[in-house]
Amino acid sequence: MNHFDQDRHSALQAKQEAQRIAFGPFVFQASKALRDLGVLRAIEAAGDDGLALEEIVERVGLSTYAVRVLAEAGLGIGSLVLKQDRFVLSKLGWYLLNDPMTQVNMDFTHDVNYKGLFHLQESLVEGRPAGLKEIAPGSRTVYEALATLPGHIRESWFRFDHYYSDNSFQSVLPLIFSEPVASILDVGANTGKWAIACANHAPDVRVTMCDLPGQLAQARVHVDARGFGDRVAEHPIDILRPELPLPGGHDVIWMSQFLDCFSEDEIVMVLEKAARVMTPRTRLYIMETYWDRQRFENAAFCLQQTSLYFTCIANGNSQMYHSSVLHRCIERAGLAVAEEVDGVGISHTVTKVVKRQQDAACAA
Ligand SMILES: C[S@@+](CC[C@H](N)C(=O)[O-])C[C@H]1O[C@@H](n2cnc3c(N)ncnc32)[C@H](O)[C@@H]1O
Repeated sequence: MNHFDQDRHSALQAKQEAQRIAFGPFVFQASKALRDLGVLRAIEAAGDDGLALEEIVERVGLSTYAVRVLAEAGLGIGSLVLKQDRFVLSKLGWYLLNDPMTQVNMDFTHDVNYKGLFHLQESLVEGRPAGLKEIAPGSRTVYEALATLPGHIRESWFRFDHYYSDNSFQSVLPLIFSEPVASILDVGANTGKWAIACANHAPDVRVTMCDLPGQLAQARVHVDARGFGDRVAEHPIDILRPELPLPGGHDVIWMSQFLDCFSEDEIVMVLEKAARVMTPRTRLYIMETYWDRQRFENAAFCLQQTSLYFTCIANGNSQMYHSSVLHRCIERAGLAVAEEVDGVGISHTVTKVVKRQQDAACAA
Protein backbone atom coordinates (compact mmCIF):
# COMPACT_ATOMS: atom_id res chain seq x y z
CA MET A 1 0.00 0.00 0.00
CA ASN A 2 1.55 3.30 -1.03
CA HIS A 3 0.66 6.07 1.42
CA PHE A 4 3.60 8.15 0.33
CA ASP A 5 3.16 9.07 -3.33
CA GLN A 6 1.62 12.52 -2.84
CA ASP A 7 2.75 15.82 -1.33
CA ARG A 8 -0.53 16.47 0.46
CA HIS A 9 0.24 19.64 2.41
CA SER A 10 -0.71 23.09 1.26
CA ALA A 11 2.14 25.59 1.70
CA LEU A 12 0.52 26.87 4.89
CA GLN A 13 0.09 23.36 6.32
CA ALA A 14 3.66 22.50 5.38
CA LYS A 15 5.03 25.53 7.21
CA GLN A 16 2.91 24.69 10.24
CA GLU A 17 4.07 21.07 10.19
CA ALA A 18 7.68 22.26 9.91
CA GLN A 19 7.25 24.21 13.17
CA ARG A 20 5.83 21.13 14.91
CA ILE A 21 9.03 19.36 13.89
CA ALA A 22 11.25 22.28 14.90
CA PHE A 23 9.64 22.18 18.35
CA GLY A 24 9.25 18.37 18.35
CA PRO A 25 11.11 17.69 21.61
CA PHE A 26 9.12 20.44 23.38
CA VAL A 27 5.84 18.96 22.15
CA PHE A 28 6.88 15.47 23.25
CA GLN A 29 8.14 16.42 26.70
CA ALA A 30 5.23 18.74 27.44
CA SER A 31 2.75 16.03 26.42
CA LYS A 32 4.50 13.51 28.64
CA ALA A 33 4.52 15.98 31.54
CA LEU A 34 0.81 16.76 31.03
CA ARG A 35 0.16 13.02 31.18
CA ASP A 36 2.52 12.02 34.01
CA LEU A 37 1.93 14.99 36.32
CA GLY A 38 -1.81 14.35 36.34
CA VAL A 39 -2.98 17.44 34.42
CA LEU A 40 -4.75 15.54 31.63
CA ARG A 41 -6.34 13.14 34.12
CA ALA A 42 -7.69 15.98 36.29
CA ILE A 43 -9.14 17.76 33.26
CA GLU A 44 -10.67 14.52 31.93
CA ALA A 45 -12.37 13.93 35.28
CA ALA A 46 -14.06 17.34 35.00
CA GLY A 47 -15.82 16.28 31.79
CA ASP A 48 -17.22 18.79 29.30
CA ASP A 49 -17.13 21.62 31.86
CA GLY A 50 -13.34 21.42 32.04
CA LEU A 51 -11.28 23.21 34.68
CA ALA A 52 -10.10 26.78 35.24
CA LEU A 53 -6.35 27.21 35.72
CA GLU A 54 -6.54 27.53 39.52
CA GLU A 55 -8.78 24.45 39.74
CA ILE A 56 -6.09 22.45 37.94
CA VAL A 57 -3.49 23.87 40.36
CA GLU A 58 -5.56 22.69 43.34
CA ARG A 59 -5.96 19.19 41.92
CA VAL A 60 -2.40 18.43 40.76
CA GLY A 61 -0.33 20.20 43.43
CA LEU A 62 1.95 22.10 41.02
CA SER A 63 2.57 25.86 41.03
CA THR A 64 0.32 28.20 39.04
CA TYR A 65 3.33 28.92 36.82
CA ALA A 66 3.98 25.21 36.09
CA VAL A 67 0.33 24.49 35.27
CA ARG A 68 0.06 27.62 33.12
CA VAL A 69 3.06 26.83 30.89
CA LEU A 70 2.01 23.20 30.53
CA ALA A 71 -1.67 23.89 29.85
CA GLU A 72 -0.86 26.65 27.36
CA ALA A 73 1.56 24.30 25.59
CA GLY A 74 -1.29 21.75 25.52
CA LEU A 75 -3.47 24.26 23.65
CA GLY A 76 -0.93 24.66 20.87
CA ILE A 77 -0.30 20.93 20.76
CA GLY A 78 -4.04 20.34 20.52
CA SER A 79 -4.44 18.09 23.56
CA LEU A 80 -6.44 20.78 25.36
CA VAL A 81 -9.13 23.23 24.24
CA LEU A 82 -9.88 26.54 25.99
CA LYS A 83 -13.61 27.27 26.38
CA GLN A 84 -14.56 30.40 28.35
CA ASP A 85 -11.31 30.30 30.30
CA ARG A 86 -11.74 26.62 31.12
CA PHE A 87 -9.42 23.87 29.86
CA VAL A 88 -11.20 20.89 28.32
CA LEU A 89 -9.63 17.61 27.13
CA SER A 90 -9.59 17.19 23.33
CA LYS A 91 -9.68 13.87 21.46
CA LEU A 92 -5.91 14.11 21.08
CA GLY A 93 -5.57 14.62 24.84
CA TRP A 94 -7.78 11.56 25.39
CA TYR A 95 -5.51 9.39 23.24
CA LEU A 96 -2.36 10.66 24.94
CA LEU A 97 -3.91 9.78 28.27
CA ASN A 98 -5.75 6.53 27.60
CA ASP A 99 -4.63 4.82 24.40
CA PRO A 100 -2.39 1.80 25.24
CA MET A 101 -0.48 2.02 21.94
CA THR A 102 0.30 5.69 22.47
CA GLN A 103 1.45 4.99 26.03
CA VAL A 104 3.72 2.14 24.95
CA ASN A 105 5.20 4.22 22.11
CA MET A 106 5.73 7.30 24.29
CA ASP A 107 7.43 5.35 27.07
CA PHE A 108 9.66 3.55 24.56
CA THR A 109 10.56 6.88 22.95
CA HIS A 110 11.32 8.48 26.28
CA ASP A 111 13.00 5.76 28.29
CA VAL A 112 14.90 3.89 25.59
CA ASN A 113 15.53 6.47 22.86
CA TYR A 114 15.17 10.07 23.89
CA LYS A 115 18.70 10.82 25.10
CA GLY A 116 20.28 8.48 22.56
CA LEU A 117 18.61 10.14 19.57
CA PHE A 118 20.82 13.14 20.21
CA HIS A 119 23.53 10.97 18.58
CA LEU A 120 21.54 10.01 15.47
CA GLN A 121 23.74 11.83 12.98
CA GLU A 122 26.87 10.27 14.50
CA SER A 123 25.19 6.84 14.18
CA LEU A 124 24.30 7.41 10.53
CA VAL A 125 27.77 8.61 9.60
CA GLU A 126 29.70 6.01 11.59
CA GLY A 127 27.36 3.00 11.14
CA ARG A 128 27.19 2.19 14.84
CA PRO A 129 24.52 2.74 17.55
CA ALA A 130 26.16 5.87 18.97
CA GLY A 131 23.16 6.59 21.21
CA LEU A 132 23.35 3.27 23.05
CA LYS A 133 25.90 4.64 25.50
CA GLU A 134 23.12 6.76 27.04
CA ILE A 135 21.36 3.65 28.38
CA ALA A 136 24.02 0.91 28.26
CA PRO A 137 27.57 2.30 28.33
CA GLY A 138 30.14 -0.15 26.97
CA SER A 139 27.64 -2.40 25.10
CA ARG A 140 27.94 -3.09 21.36
CA THR A 141 24.24 -3.82 20.82
CA VAL A 142 21.10 -3.34 22.88
CA TYR A 143 20.48 -7.10 22.79
CA GLU A 144 23.58 -7.99 24.78
CA ALA A 145 22.57 -5.33 27.34
CA LEU A 146 18.84 -6.20 27.55
CA ALA A 147 19.06 -8.41 30.63
CA THR A 148 20.96 -5.77 32.61
CA LEU A 149 19.29 -2.50 31.54
CA PRO A 150 17.98 -0.30 34.39
CA GLY A 151 14.47 -1.47 35.42
CA HIS A 152 12.28 1.26 33.89
CA ILE A 153 14.21 1.22 30.58
CA ARG A 154 13.99 -2.54 30.36
CA GLU A 155 10.29 -2.44 31.15
CA SER A 156 9.58 0.13 28.42
CA TRP A 157 11.62 -1.90 25.90
CA PHE A 158 9.73 -5.12 26.65
CA ARG A 159 6.32 -3.44 26.75
CA PHE A 160 7.03 -1.97 23.29
CA ASP A 161 8.30 -5.26 21.89
CA HIS A 162 5.46 -7.33 23.30
CA TYR A 163 2.65 -4.90 22.60
CA TYR A 164 3.02 -5.61 18.91
CA SER A 165 3.94 -9.31 18.83
CA ASP A 166 1.62 -10.47 21.65
CA ASN A 167 -1.36 -9.19 19.71
CA SER A 168 -0.40 -11.37 16.77
CA PHE A 169 0.56 -14.58 18.55
CA GLN A 170 -2.99 -15.81 19.17
CA SER A 171 -4.20 -15.06 15.65
CA VAL A 172 -1.23 -16.78 14.00
CA LEU A 173 -1.33 -20.04 16.03
CA PRO A 174 -4.07 -21.67 13.87
CA LEU A 175 -2.00 -20.95 10.75
CA ILE A 176 1.15 -22.58 12.17
CA PHE A 177 -0.79 -25.58 13.47
CA SER A 178 -2.86 -26.04 10.29
CA GLU A 179 -0.38 -28.81 9.41
CA PRO A 180 0.92 -31.41 11.90
CA VAL A 181 3.62 -29.91 14.17
CA ALA A 182 5.60 -32.01 16.63
CA SER A 183 8.44 -29.57 17.28
CA ILE A 184 9.15 -25.86 16.84
CA LEU A 185 12.42 -23.96 16.89
CA ASP A 186 11.76 -20.42 18.19
CA VAL A 187 14.68 -18.27 17.05
CA GLY A 188 14.83 -15.03 19.05
CA ALA A 189 12.66 -16.48 21.82
CA ASN A 190 13.11 -13.43 24.07
CA THR A 191 10.96 -13.92 27.22
CA GLY A 192 9.51 -17.24 26.05
CA LYS A 193 6.02 -15.89 25.30
CA TRP A 194 5.71 -17.65 21.95
CA ALA A 195 7.03 -20.94 23.39
CA ILE A 196 4.43 -20.68 26.16
CA ALA A 197 1.67 -19.81 23.66
CA CYS A 198 2.56 -22.89 21.55
CA ALA A 199 2.82 -25.23 24.54
CA ASN A 200 -0.54 -23.94 25.73
CA HIS A 201 -2.12 -24.31 22.29
CA ALA A 202 -0.94 -27.86 21.50
CA PRO A 203 -0.59 -30.34 24.38
CA ASP A 204 2.10 -32.47 22.69
CA VAL A 205 4.24 -29.91 20.89
CA ARG A 206 7.87 -29.45 21.91
CA VAL A 207 9.62 -26.09 21.55
CA THR A 208 13.32 -25.21 21.50
CA MET A 209 14.04 -21.58 22.38
CA CYS A 210 17.11 -19.96 20.77
CA ASP A 211 18.44 -16.62 21.94
CA LEU A 212 21.38 -15.00 23.69
CA PRO A 213 22.09 -16.63 27.09
CA GLY A 214 20.87 -13.61 29.13
CA GLN A 215 17.43 -13.69 27.50
CA LEU A 216 17.12 -17.47 27.79
CA ALA A 217 17.74 -17.35 31.54
CA GLN A 218 14.68 -15.07 31.89
CA ALA A 219 12.65 -17.13 29.42
CA ARG A 220 13.37 -20.29 31.41
CA VAL A 221 11.91 -18.70 34.56
CA HIS A 222 8.70 -17.78 32.69
CA VAL A 223 8.37 -21.20 31.01
CA ASP A 224 8.89 -23.08 34.29
CA ALA A 225 6.42 -20.83 36.09
CA ARG A 226 3.77 -21.85 33.55
CA GLY A 227 4.58 -25.55 34.07
CA PHE A 228 5.88 -26.19 30.54
CA GLY A 229 9.50 -26.93 31.54
CA ASP A 230 9.38 -30.54 30.31
CA ARG A 231 8.31 -29.59 26.76
CA VAL A 232 10.40 -26.44 26.25
CA ALA A 233 14.17 -26.71 25.77
CA GLU A 234 16.88 -24.07 25.28
CA HIS A 235 19.63 -23.57 22.77
CA PRO A 236 21.76 -20.53 23.68
CA ILE A 237 23.35 -18.95 20.62
CA ASP A 238 24.82 -15.75 19.26
CA ILE A 239 23.30 -16.18 15.83
CA LEU A 240 25.82 -13.76 14.33
CA ARG A 241 28.73 -16.10 15.00
CA PRO A 242 29.03 -17.87 11.62
CA GLU A 243 30.52 -21.06 13.13
CA LEU A 244 27.47 -21.69 15.38
CA PRO A 245 24.72 -23.70 13.62
CA LEU A 246 21.03 -23.84 14.48
CA PRO A 247 19.82 -27.15 15.92
CA GLY A 248 18.05 -29.38 13.38
CA GLY A 249 15.07 -31.72 13.46
CA HIS A 250 12.16 -29.29 13.84
CA ASP A 251 8.97 -29.21 11.74
CA VAL A 252 8.63 -25.45 12.11
CA ILE A 253 11.23 -22.72 12.50
CA TRP A 254 9.71 -19.52 13.88
CA MET A 255 11.30 -16.06 13.64
CA SER A 256 9.11 -13.28 15.01
CA GLN A 257 10.38 -9.71 15.02
CA PHE A 258 13.83 -11.24 14.78
CA LEU A 259 15.24 -10.54 11.33
CA ASP A 260 14.65 -6.79 11.72
CA CYS A 261 17.45 -6.93 14.31
CA PHE A 262 20.02 -7.49 11.56
CA SER A 263 21.52 -5.96 8.42
CA GLU A 264 20.67 -7.43 5.01
CA ASP A 265 23.86 -9.51 4.83
CA GLU A 266 23.35 -10.75 8.38
CA ILE A 267 19.74 -11.73 7.54
CA VAL A 268 21.00 -13.79 4.61
CA MET A 269 23.52 -15.48 6.92
CA VAL A 270 20.77 -16.27 9.49
CA LEU A 271 18.45 -17.61 6.78
CA GLU A 272 21.25 -19.75 5.34
CA LYS A 273 21.72 -21.26 8.80
CA ALA A 274 18.00 -22.07 8.84
CA ALA A 275 18.16 -23.48 5.30
CA ARG A 276 20.97 -25.85 6.34
CA VAL A 277 18.76 -27.54 8.94
CA MET A 278 15.55 -27.50 6.85
CA THR A 279 14.25 -30.62 5.12
CA PRO A 280 11.76 -30.46 2.23
CA ARG A 281 8.99 -30.63 4.85
CA THR A 282 10.25 -27.92 7.21
CA ARG A 283 8.28 -24.67 7.27
CA LEU A 284 10.06 -21.47 8.24
CA TYR A 285 7.61 -18.78 9.37
CA ILE A 286 8.82 -15.20 9.48
CA MET A 287 6.62 -12.66 11.28
CA GLU A 288 7.62 -9.06 10.60
CA THR A 289 6.18 -5.55 10.39
CA TYR A 290 6.85 -4.10 6.93
CA TRP A 291 6.15 -0.42 6.47
CA ASP A 292 4.90 -0.92 2.90
CA ARG A 293 2.29 -3.49 3.98
CA GLN A 294 0.41 -1.27 6.41
CA ARG A 295 -3.25 -0.48 5.87
CA PHE A 296 -2.95 2.77 7.83
CA GLU A 297 -0.45 5.50 7.06
CA ASN A 298 -0.03 6.02 10.79
CA ALA A 299 1.26 2.47 11.22
CA ALA A 300 3.79 2.97 8.41
CA PHE A 301 4.86 6.22 10.05
CA CYS A 302 5.47 4.47 13.40
CA LEU A 303 7.56 1.77 11.70
CA GLN A 304 9.62 4.23 9.68
CA GLN A 305 10.46 6.17 12.84
CA THR A 306 11.17 2.94 14.76
CA SER A 307 13.87 2.17 12.20
CA LEU A 308 15.86 5.02 13.72
CA TYR A 309 15.87 3.21 17.07
CA PHE A 310 17.76 0.40 15.31
CA THR A 311 20.15 2.93 13.77
CA CYS A 312 20.90 4.83 16.94
CA ILE A 313 20.30 2.47 19.87
CA ALA A 314 19.91 -1.19 18.86
CA ASN A 315 22.82 -2.02 16.58
CA GLY A 316 23.39 0.66 13.94
CA ASN A 317 22.61 -1.44 10.88
CA SER A 318 19.05 -2.80 10.89
CA GLN A 319 15.54 -1.44 10.53
CA MET A 320 11.83 -2.06 10.01
CA TYR A 321 12.17 -3.17 6.42
CA HIS A 322 10.24 -2.76 3.19
CA SER A 323 8.95 -6.26 2.36
CA SER A 324 10.95 -6.38 -0.89
CA VAL A 325 14.22 -6.29 1.11
CA LEU A 326 13.24 -9.38 3.09
CA HIS A 327 12.07 -11.15 -0.07
CA ARG A 328 15.47 -10.48 -1.64
CA CYS A 329 17.22 -11.95 1.41
CA ILE A 330 15.00 -15.07 1.31
CA GLU A 331 15.91 -15.55 -2.34
CA ARG A 332 19.63 -15.00 -1.67
CA ALA A 333 19.54 -17.66 1.07
CA GLY A 334 18.23 -20.25 -1.41
CA LEU A 335 14.72 -20.28 0.05
CA ALA A 336 11.31 -19.48 -1.43
CA VAL A 337 8.13 -17.77 -0.25
CA ALA A 338 5.27 -20.30 -0.22
CA GLU A 339 2.56 -18.12 1.28
CA GLU A 340 2.18 -14.67 2.81
CA VAL A 341 -0.55 -13.21 5.01
CA ASP A 342 -0.80 -9.47 5.78
CA GLY A 343 -2.86 -7.80 8.49
CA VAL A 344 -2.00 -10.24 11.28
CA GLY A 345 -2.58 -8.66 14.71
CA ILE A 346 -1.91 -4.94 14.73
CA SER A 347 0.55 -4.74 11.85
CA HIS A 348 2.30 -8.00 11.09
CA THR A 349 2.89 -10.01 7.96
CA VAL A 350 3.52 -13.76 8.28
CA THR A 351 5.57 -15.34 5.53
CA LYS A 352 5.78 -19.11 5.10
CA VAL A 353 9.16 -19.97 3.64
CA VAL A 354 10.29 -23.35 2.29
CA LYS A 355 13.33 -24.78 0.56
CA ARG A 356 13.43 -23.96 -3.15
CA GLN A 357 11.99 -26.88 -5.07
CA GLN A 358 15.14 -27.86 -6.97
CA ASP A 359 17.23 -27.61 -3.73
CA ALA A 360 14.63 -29.65 -1.83
CA ALA A 361 14.67 -32.28 -4.62
CA CYS A 362 18.47 -32.58 -4.30
CA ALA A 363 18.23 -32.89 -0.51
CA ALA A 364 15.44 -35.50 -0.63
C1 LIG B 1 12.78 -7.80 19.00
S1 LIG B 1 13.06 -9.22 19.96
C2 LIG B 1 11.78 -10.28 19.37
C3 LIG B 1 11.32 -11.21 20.41
C4 LIG B 1 10.16 -12.16 20.09
N1 LIG B 1 10.50 -13.14 19.07
C5 LIG B 1 8.89 -11.43 19.78
O1 LIG B 1 8.33 -11.65 18.71
O2 LIG B 1 8.44 -10.64 20.61
C6 LIG B 1 14.50 -9.87 19.21
C7 LIG B 1 15.14 -11.02 19.95
O3 LIG B 1 16.29 -11.41 19.19
C8 LIG B 1 17.35 -11.68 20.07
N2 LIG B 1 18.65 -11.47 19.41
C9 LIG B 1 19.16 -10.31 18.96
N3 LIG B 1 20.42 -10.50 18.49
C10 LIG B 1 20.69 -11.81 18.67
C11 LIG B 1 21.83 -12.62 18.39
N4 LIG B 1 22.93 -12.08 17.85
N5 LIG B 1 21.76 -13.94 18.67
C12 LIG B 1 20.64 -14.48 19.21
N6 LIG B 1 19.53 -13.77 19.51
C13 LIG B 1 19.56 -12.44 19.26
C14 LIG B 1 17.15 -10.68 21.19
O4 LIG B 1 17.83 -11.09 22.36
C15 LIG B 1 15.64 -10.66 21.33
O5 LIG B 1 15.20 -11.58 22.27
